[in-house]
Amino acid sequence: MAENNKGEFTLYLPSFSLKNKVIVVTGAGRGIGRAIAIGMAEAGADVALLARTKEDLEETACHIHNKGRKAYVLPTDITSRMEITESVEEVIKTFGKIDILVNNAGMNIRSQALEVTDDEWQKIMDTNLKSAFMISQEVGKHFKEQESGKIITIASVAGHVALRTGVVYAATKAALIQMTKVLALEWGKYNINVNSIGPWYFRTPLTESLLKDEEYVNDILAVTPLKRIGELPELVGPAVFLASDAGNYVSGQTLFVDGGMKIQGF
Ligand SMILES: NC(=O)C1=CN([C@@H]2O[C@H](COP(=O)(O)OP(=O)(O)OC[C@H]3O[C@@H](n4cnc5c(N)ncnc54)[C@H](O)[C@@H]3O)[C@@H](O)[C@H]2O)C=CC1
Ligand SMILES: C[C@H](O)[C@@H]1OC(=O)[C@H](O)[C@@H]1O
Repeated sequence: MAENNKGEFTLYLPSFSLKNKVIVVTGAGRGIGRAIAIGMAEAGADVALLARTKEDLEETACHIHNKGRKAYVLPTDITSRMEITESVEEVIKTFGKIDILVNNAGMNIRSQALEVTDDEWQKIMDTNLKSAFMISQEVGKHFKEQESGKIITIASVAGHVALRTGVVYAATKAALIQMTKVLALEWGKYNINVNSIGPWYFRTPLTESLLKDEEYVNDILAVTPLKRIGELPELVGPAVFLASDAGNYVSGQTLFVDGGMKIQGF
């Protein structure tokens, strides 16, 4: 925003550009993570891509290179503190900084509560929650040193309303929403913004099997005021807003991108 010598703003529209920003995206090999990584590159960012499958990451990187931006493929299991630390250090060594972290990687095992095994519990907790906290710690140290940074975590409407898609998954997403608030509180003094996005259904490999079932899709649309499944660019837009200067005074919030589903009552 431009300001004249009288303290009046001559320009009231902040930038939505991510030009020259360095962004780390987890789970960038497919689905929402790939869409956000490419969309942020379209907005001018260079992107470090973290997931387990190198081939998937290289495909995402190819899209980013075609946009004229840099992409750095870093095969990383984000449930491993060692792998996270190595990858974060590698990004800083390569790009000199990190401006934004997108905690996207996640998974679900849709078991009924009485059928959840200890292994299932641990896998979902490690992948969705512990990983996001560990990488937020590692990147947060860097943000504190540079006195700036943004964290955007992909939670879910499942963290706010009760869904039939698994109690453990829901617990991790609710925890991510609360983690967002507490980190925003603790790190605001270091000029670090911490926010979440809460998607409803989007077509990705995670939901592909569910969204092939016409009856299931009808059930989704019945509780979705906009009466349609979201398109991935409609999730990228809110993520770019939070990442850009336009979102600089937003922190501790969860932006639900859900076709109105969260407010659906009867
Ligand atoms: N697709 C949807 O309808 C919704 C998705 N979400 C959330 O959005 C995020 C992305 O979901 P989708 O793109 O649909 O899923 P997806 O299954 O298509 O992609 C998940 C990504 O996370 C990566 N990943 C999983 N475990 C990992 C690990 N241990 N280390 C590194 N990378 C790992 C996968 O390799 C993949 O690239 C997840 O957190 C999910 O819970 C939330 C609400 C709705
Ligand atoms: C909206 C949920 O997050 C959605 O439900 C599922 O079963 C998938 O795991 C998605 O994450």
